[in-house]
Amino acid sequence: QITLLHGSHRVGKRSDAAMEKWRGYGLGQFIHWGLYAIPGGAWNGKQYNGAAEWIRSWNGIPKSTYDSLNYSFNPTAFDAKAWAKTARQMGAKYVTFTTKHHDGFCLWPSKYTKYTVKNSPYKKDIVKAVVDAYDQEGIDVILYFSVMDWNHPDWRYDLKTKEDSIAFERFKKFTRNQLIELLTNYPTVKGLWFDGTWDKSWVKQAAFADELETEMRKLRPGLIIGSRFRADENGKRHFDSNGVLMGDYEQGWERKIPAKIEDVHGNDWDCVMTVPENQWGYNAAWNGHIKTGNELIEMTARCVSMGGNFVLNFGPKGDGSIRQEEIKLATEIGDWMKINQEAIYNCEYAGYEKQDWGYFTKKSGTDKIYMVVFNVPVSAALRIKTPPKTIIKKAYLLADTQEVFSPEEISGDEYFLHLKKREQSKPFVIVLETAKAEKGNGTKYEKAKI
Ligand SMILES: COc1ccc([C@H]2[C@H](O)[C@H](O)[C@H](C)N2C)cc1
Repeated sequence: QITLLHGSHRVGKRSDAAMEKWRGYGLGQFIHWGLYAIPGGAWNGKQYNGAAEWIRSWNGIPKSTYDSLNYSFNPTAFDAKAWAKTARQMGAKYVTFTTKHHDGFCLWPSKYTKYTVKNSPYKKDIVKAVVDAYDQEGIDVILYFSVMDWNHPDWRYDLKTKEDSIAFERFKKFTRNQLIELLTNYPTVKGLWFDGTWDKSWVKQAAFADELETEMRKLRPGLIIGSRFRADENGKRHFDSNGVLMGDYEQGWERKIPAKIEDVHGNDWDCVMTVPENQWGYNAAWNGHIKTGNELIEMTARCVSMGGNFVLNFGPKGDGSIRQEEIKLATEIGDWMKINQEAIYNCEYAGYEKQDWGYFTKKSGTDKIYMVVFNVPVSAALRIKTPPKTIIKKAYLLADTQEVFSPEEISGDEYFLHLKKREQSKPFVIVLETAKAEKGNGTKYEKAKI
């Protein structure tokens, strides 16, 4: 343990109500929208394969021409209420929305720069429209904010000269002003999702970022900020120099999911995921593998089974409409969630040994276990290895509670659930109502030995 002034200020999970609610979301929506949605991954008729929201940074793209896209931003099909309905239909409990991505274009009328939606044909406050629409649907809002800002003259990648430092001091004030502005304009938002914080210039600002995080938390008690906002005074990010998680949850799972429970180190975490391999902003040409509804349902169950949230990204088009492929996925996931949401919302790591057929989740604060089944074995027997002293009182299909199972005990704390032969086209959930055994270890097997 080394002494740190600007490391993590908390060990272990937050236990307040705001974080408990966040922990129980299970499924969220990410929305990447901005000027990059206008070119949609193409420029002068040439389609590029990189992440479309990074097009300004690619070779051959005239930066000043890109920067002038604010004068053509007029999303006539933008309808925040329709977006929120799609999210509700999918079963998302929260949305993370890009207020400003790396290109610096602000989707709210910030007082601190001209590079905002106010100076576009559209004019209106998009962040407000999204916050209000999602609030009305009962879906919590988290604001995505990129510290790195390619448009701002005082942004620096590193601080090499005195001039750099003078400019960056102005940039730090600008960043603080925008963050206080967002938290003031949109007081109902539950958190901030930071990005663009890996460059040396920002990593060197441990004290400033620490103070700013403290100021934001004071302004908005309960505010949720992940591990990506700030580095400690040794430049350590996500985990400080003592290996303690920075911020309220681990934000490192970008387009990847932990392989096993040990990899989450007992922390809260979210996984943010794209539908194609790597497109956050709208790209007209989706190439490579496009994830299916079943794949995304499995990722959701996998994240929840290890105590995390799964956040699926949508990249609306330049006109503000959501592409058909994403609507279709939201509908498919939503149809499944309507039947099985009990196994996802307010659930956590069950402490059961992972089995090949799928994932265990546990309803927080109860002994109710869910088996989210994806791969029925040829034996049609689902193996269950319970923690010691566990009694399985009842086992039944969530979608049809009349379909009851009697677990066959095969050894101490180990059972088979025998499924009737059935065709499985969608994952399904089996509920285990369990209890702690008073004496012994609660299995018939144990009694047999006595
Ligand atoms: C350098 O590699 C990066 C940097 C930033 C990203 C950004 C994406 O544009 C998107 O906003 C994602 C959430 N974020 C990590 C992705 C890859």
